[in-house]
Amino acid sequence: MTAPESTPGPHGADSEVGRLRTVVLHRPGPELKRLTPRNNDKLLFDGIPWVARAQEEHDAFAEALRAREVEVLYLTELLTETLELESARHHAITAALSGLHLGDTMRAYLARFLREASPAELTEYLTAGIRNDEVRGGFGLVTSLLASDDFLVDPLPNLLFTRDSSVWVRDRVAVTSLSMPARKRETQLTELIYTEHPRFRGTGRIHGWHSEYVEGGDVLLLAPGVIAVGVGERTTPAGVERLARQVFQADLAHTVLAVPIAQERATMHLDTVCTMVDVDKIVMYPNVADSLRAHAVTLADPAGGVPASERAEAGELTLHVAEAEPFLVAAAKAMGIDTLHQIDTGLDPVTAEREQWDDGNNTLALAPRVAVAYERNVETNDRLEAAGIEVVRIAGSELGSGRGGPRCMSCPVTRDPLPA
Ligand SMILES: NC(=O)NCCC[C@H](N)C(=O)O
Repeated sequence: MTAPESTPGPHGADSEVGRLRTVVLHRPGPELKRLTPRNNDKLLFDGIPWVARAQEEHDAFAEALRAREVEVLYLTELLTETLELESARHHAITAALSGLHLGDTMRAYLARFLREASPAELTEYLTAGIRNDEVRGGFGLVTSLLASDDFLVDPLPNLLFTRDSSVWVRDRVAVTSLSMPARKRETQLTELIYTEHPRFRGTGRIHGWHSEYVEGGDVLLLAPGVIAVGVGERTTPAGVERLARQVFQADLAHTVLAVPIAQERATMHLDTVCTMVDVDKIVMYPNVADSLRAHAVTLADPAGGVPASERAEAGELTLHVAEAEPFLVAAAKAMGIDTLHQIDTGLDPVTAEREQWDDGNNTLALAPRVAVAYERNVETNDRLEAAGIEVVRIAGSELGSGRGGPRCMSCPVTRDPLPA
C-alpha cells in the first residue's frame, strides 16, 4: 500500500506570534473514554471528561482557527495516512508491543491481530489502547493473571496536547522526549508521522524520543533565535543542554534561556505560567513573575570563526552558561528589545492562582496581538484586552480536565516569519 501524495512545506516557525498558518490538533476521541476514577491520576487527568462535550468544545476551537484561515491538520488523520505505508505499520506495531508486560504469547497474537487491521483501525488501537478483556486470542499466563481491565496497549488520552510531543524550530522539527510514563508512547507516533508521512518526509529533525527529556510545553520561541526552555517537572537539565547543543549546531538559535520552574503539577510546563501574545508582550502568572529566573546559554566563543556544525563534529561545542538573571531581563536582552512587557493573570493572588490553574496563561497566538484563550479566565482575558490583545475566547470546561489550554492543544507547524 502507498500513502497519498501530498505537497510538502514550507513548514516551520521562528516565533510564538508570527501569523499562524498550519497547526496540528488532536480531536479528543475514544482514548478519553478509557479514563476512570481509578486510572485518571496515572493518566494525568484531573477528572473524567464528558467526551461528547469535549469534542464539541474542540470542534469550536478548530473552527475558530479555520475562521482565521489557519489550516488545521488532525493528528489521527496524519497517522492513518502514515499507516498506509507497510514500513510505518511495521514500526508502529513493533513499538506498541515492545512493553515487557505482554509476554511472548500475547505479543505474538497482538502482532498478528494488528497486522490485519486497516490503517484507521490501527490508528484507533494505537491511540485508544487495547484492554485485556477485549482480545479474542493469545490466551495464556498473561491473560489469566492480568486484571480484565488492565491495558495490553495503553491508551493515550494526552494526545490532546499536541504541543508537547513535537516542536518546530525554524524549518526543523524536534520530536520531543516525554518524561511521564503515561505519555511516552505519544512521540513514537509523532516521530513516525514526521518520518514517513509524504507531507513531512525529508524534514530536518532534531532531538527524538530516545533523547534526554524535553517536553514541548516547556519550549517557547520568544523571538527568532531566542528559545526559552522551562526546566522542572518534565524537562530536565540534561534535556535543555541537549536541545541547546542541537539548536546551536544547526544554527537555529543564538540563545537558549534555561528557566527553572517549580516541580509541581500546577507548573508542569513553562507554558502553564507564561505565553507570548505579541513580539514584546507575555502573559504571566504574577505569583511566580518575581521569582522566575533564567540562565542565558550561548555558544562559548561564537565568533571563533569555525561554524558550530564543524565544531560539533570535532566535539568542541562548548556552551557558555550565564549567571541566572530575572527572566524578563534575560529575555529582553537576548531578544534585543528594551522591555518584555508582562501582562498578569488575574487581579489578586487568589484569582491569579485559580486562573493559572485553569490555563489562563496558556494562550495560543494567531498573530501578534491576537490570542486564543479559555473564556472562563475572565480576569486574565480582560487584562489581555486592556493591553491591546484581541482575545478569541473558546469554551474549555471539559477540555481543561486534562490541565491544558489552547497552547497545549496545538502544535504550530507553520507560522509566518516575523518582519525583520
Ligand atoms: N503544554 C502543556 O502544559 N500541556 C498540558 C499537558 C497536560 C497533561 N495532562 C500532562 O500532564 O502532561
